[in-house]
Amino acid sequence: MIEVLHQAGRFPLFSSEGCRALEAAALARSPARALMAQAGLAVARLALAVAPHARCIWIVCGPGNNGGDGLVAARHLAGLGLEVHVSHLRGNKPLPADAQWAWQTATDAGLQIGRALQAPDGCELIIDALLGLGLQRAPGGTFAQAIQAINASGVPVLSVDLPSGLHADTGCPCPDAQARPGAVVNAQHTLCLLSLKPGLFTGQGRDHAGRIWFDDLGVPAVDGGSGRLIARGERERWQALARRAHVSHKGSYGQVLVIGGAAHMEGAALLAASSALAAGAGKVHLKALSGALQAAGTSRLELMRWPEGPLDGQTPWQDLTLVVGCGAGHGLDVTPGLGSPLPEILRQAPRLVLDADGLNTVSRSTMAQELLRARRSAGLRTLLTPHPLEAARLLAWPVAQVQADRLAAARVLSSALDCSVVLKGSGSVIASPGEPVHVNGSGNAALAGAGTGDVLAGWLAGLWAQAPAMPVHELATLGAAWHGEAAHGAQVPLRAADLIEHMHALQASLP
Ligand SMILES: NC(=O)C1=CN([C@@H]2O[C@H](COP(=O)(O)OP(=O)(O)OC[C@H]3O[C@@H](n4cnc5c(N)ncnc54)[C@H](O)[C@@H]3O)[C@@H](O)[C@H]2O)[C@@H](O)CC1
Ligand SMILES: Nc1ncnc2c1ncn2[C@@H]1O[C@H](COP(=O)(O)OP(=O)(O)O)[C@@H](O)[C@H]1O
Ligand SMILES: [K+]
Repeated sequence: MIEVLHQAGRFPLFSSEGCRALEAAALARSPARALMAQAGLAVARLALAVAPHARCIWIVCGPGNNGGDGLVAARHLAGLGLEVHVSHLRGNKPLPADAQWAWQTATDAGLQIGRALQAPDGCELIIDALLGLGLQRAPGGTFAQAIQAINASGVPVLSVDLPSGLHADTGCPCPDAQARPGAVVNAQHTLCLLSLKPGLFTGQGRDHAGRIWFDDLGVPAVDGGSGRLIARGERERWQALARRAHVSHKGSYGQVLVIGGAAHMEGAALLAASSALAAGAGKVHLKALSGALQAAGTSRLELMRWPEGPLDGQTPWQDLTLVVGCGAGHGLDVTPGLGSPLPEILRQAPRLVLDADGLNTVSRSTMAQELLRARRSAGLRTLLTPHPLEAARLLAWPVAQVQADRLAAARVLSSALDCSVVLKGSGSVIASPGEPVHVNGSGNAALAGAGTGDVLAGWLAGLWAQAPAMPVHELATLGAAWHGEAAHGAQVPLRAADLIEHMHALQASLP
């Protein structure tokens, strides 16, 4: 059993369908009931580890195999002499065979199984085994009552496989975007069984799941087809890649050009440029869209001002990694200063990070969308870094639809525009044509402040300038992981300029 986000590595994620296929294959290879017996034992062990002093435990079981896992755990915990109260919510349908076995062995062992919808007096731990992978609709009736009672109890909760009510594929509280969100358990711990589910790591998953543990029940990991969770260890790959030779010089580490910073939004472009510099780019240029920024001094004396006036045919595109769009307007009100050079940029720039108002401009221009789509086949590479609203504009979807299935939204956007995408937010989703989707496990709500996205865009370009051949999907994964990691243990709120310093502090030092 591991606490998955604390491990180094990339872990396969499985859709519900993939989980079912893995489960069926594992069941065909194991003796009857073996998986559920192991799952229930793992739940009991984790319960003892996270609540070692608890004497009274309420185990809330549902009508499927998730409930079966809870019943097996109940039998083990009661066998240790703990006061175990079991509520079993089942309809008129017969229990699945494994859960029926768990029910029978629990009652044979003398467990009393009731239907109470309240935590017993003196309860010190709740085990939530109500609903797992089999969630079909938003919980109502007694299920909703039980979830509300669990959440209102103030008692620590360990959820089995998933917090009940959370959808495994999406991290949403209901199976589809149209349905009204249902109740979801708020757990302190979740023990995910057999295979990792993407919904634990993106959308609302992290808020409901608490600390996420994983037990593969002895079934070897295979690629789940649904993507990969990015846990720890990405930065270490970079440090091997980006070794600096003694004889190197500023020309060895590439050049970044940031285009942005319209009137009143100058800070965004400065943050992106400062971030590219901290990431290690050899030279960072700033093409300001506002006269005020052009004229003003900056706290970063290393930045180089690009000349005033339009970009021309002399621009050395091949030498540059571009960040376009940070602070180039207000929402859809983008400065014309960005619209005019954009077609030339889309036709020429070999490495382009398109952020914020660069994305808003594209969402309003079919010509820009066509130019964007043509880039990959022309050997030009592009990384889009939308937050959910920017993604919604590009997709012409409501933002709720983007958030209802973030993996799908990132995949659709990446394939529609034929480029790499980082869909930002809790559990950023990284999608690229022909690549498995990555879900970034690092980061937290300390990043929920203005300008942290500009820092990410600049950092990505700063890394890319130093490693121009790096595949965009890998670059995006590395940048998102690094950005999130810098927020771990940071004071809240984390100001964007300070975030750059935290990210810089994670760079390797040279002897
Ligand atoms: N079969 C096995 O050996 C294993 C099963 N496992 C466990 O089995 C779980 C999956 O089991 P199931 O497929 O039985 O699914 P669940 O136990 O998650 O739930 C399915 C049952 O809940 C009902 N249901 C669905 N949504 C509902 C709602 N909103 N309100 C009320 N009832 C609702 C369904 O009609 C069905 O009866 C996993 O999450 C995991 O906990 C794992 O431990 C791996 C091993
Ligand atoms: N709750 C959160 N958990 C993890 N990451 C977050 C959270 N909130 C914000 N972030 C990250 O912070 C950044 C915010 O970007 P964005 O919304 O574009 O901000 P801005 O436009 O102000 O720079 C993104 O990288 C996003 O993934
Ligand atoms: K559950």
